[in-house]
Amino acid sequence: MDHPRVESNGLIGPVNAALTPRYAGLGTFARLPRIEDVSHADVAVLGMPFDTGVSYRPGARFGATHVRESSRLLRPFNPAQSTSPFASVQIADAGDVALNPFDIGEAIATAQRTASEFLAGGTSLITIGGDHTLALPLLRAHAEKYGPVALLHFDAHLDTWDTYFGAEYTHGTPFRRAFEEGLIDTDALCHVGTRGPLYGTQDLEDDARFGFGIVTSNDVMRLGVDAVTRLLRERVGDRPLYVSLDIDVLDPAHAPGTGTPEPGGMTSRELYEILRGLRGCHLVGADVVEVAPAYDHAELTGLAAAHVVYEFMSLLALGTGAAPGGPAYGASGTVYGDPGDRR
Ligand SMILES: N=C(N)NCCCC(=O)O
Ligand SMILES: [Zn+2]
Ligand SMILES: [Zn+2]
Repeated sequence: MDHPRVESNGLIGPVNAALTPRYAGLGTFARLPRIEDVSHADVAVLGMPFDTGVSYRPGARFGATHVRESSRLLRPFNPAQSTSPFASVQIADAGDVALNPFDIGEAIATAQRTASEFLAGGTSLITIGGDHTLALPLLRAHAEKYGPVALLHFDAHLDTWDTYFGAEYTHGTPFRRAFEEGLIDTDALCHVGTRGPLYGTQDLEDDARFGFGIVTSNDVMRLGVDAVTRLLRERVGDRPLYVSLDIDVLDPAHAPGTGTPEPGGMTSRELYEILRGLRGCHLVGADVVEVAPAYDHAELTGLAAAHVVYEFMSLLALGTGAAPGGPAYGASGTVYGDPGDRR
């Protein structure tokens, strides 16, 4: 069956929703072309089904497929950023990486090698996990290309713990390993959305020693998203920036489908506005991890994650300078008013 696509400037866009119903056809992310169908992708969405590193509920191995299925309703124009990401740069779905579920070391090596190949070919990555173990090989690949990167880590958890059952490579430990390996710029690190009980005060002492700042979910509530965005922008400056986003950063009311849920999190509205406020930062790559569809309801978590990916796409498209201007939703009350000093 023929599925007509939205095309512009020689770029191949998503299947045209006015001609082929959104619920029909094979489910690439946002119904974008497969990477095999384009000569070059500036940005690729890459699935990494893998959850051998989890410490509690399993199931994130099904996350990438779920987020793709939840992305069918996305539309081409993002009015919050006044950009049409699919018409600005070539974005494609690169499918899933085959990661060995029985050998974490091999899976990490495969994830790193695959990511490095895309980056070497000039394709930026937005990765859909999979559990948070994957942040380590992804940071290795980005540091190989850009040097130690600034890191904004959206998560309920610190993920700078040392070991579980003596295991070094788990979803609770990627950022300690990244620090030890010199993959991250210790002047430009911040957790965002942190909350919930810890094992002890040593967790915070270690984390501070690695150079992380912490913006808790309560800070987001008290300071507000614009102030938080300003803090984050100051912290990362114009350094190459990697964003790692664990969907459990959202309150379980907004994203129940995850393996280690923590009550008291931020809303999806707050999260998207903070991400949009990173416009102008030098984003080089991003991941969305820990979507575990077995615990989801009504696609809440899949939808929340699909929109995170869409905001990452918008940021990467804007980062190229290729994005056309135009009207945008205003920051403070008016519909097409002054976008405010954030933009
Ligand atoms: N969801 C991630 N990435 N990590 C959670 C680890 C929490 C724990 O087992 O104590
Ligand atoms: Zn987490
Ligand atoms: Zn995490």
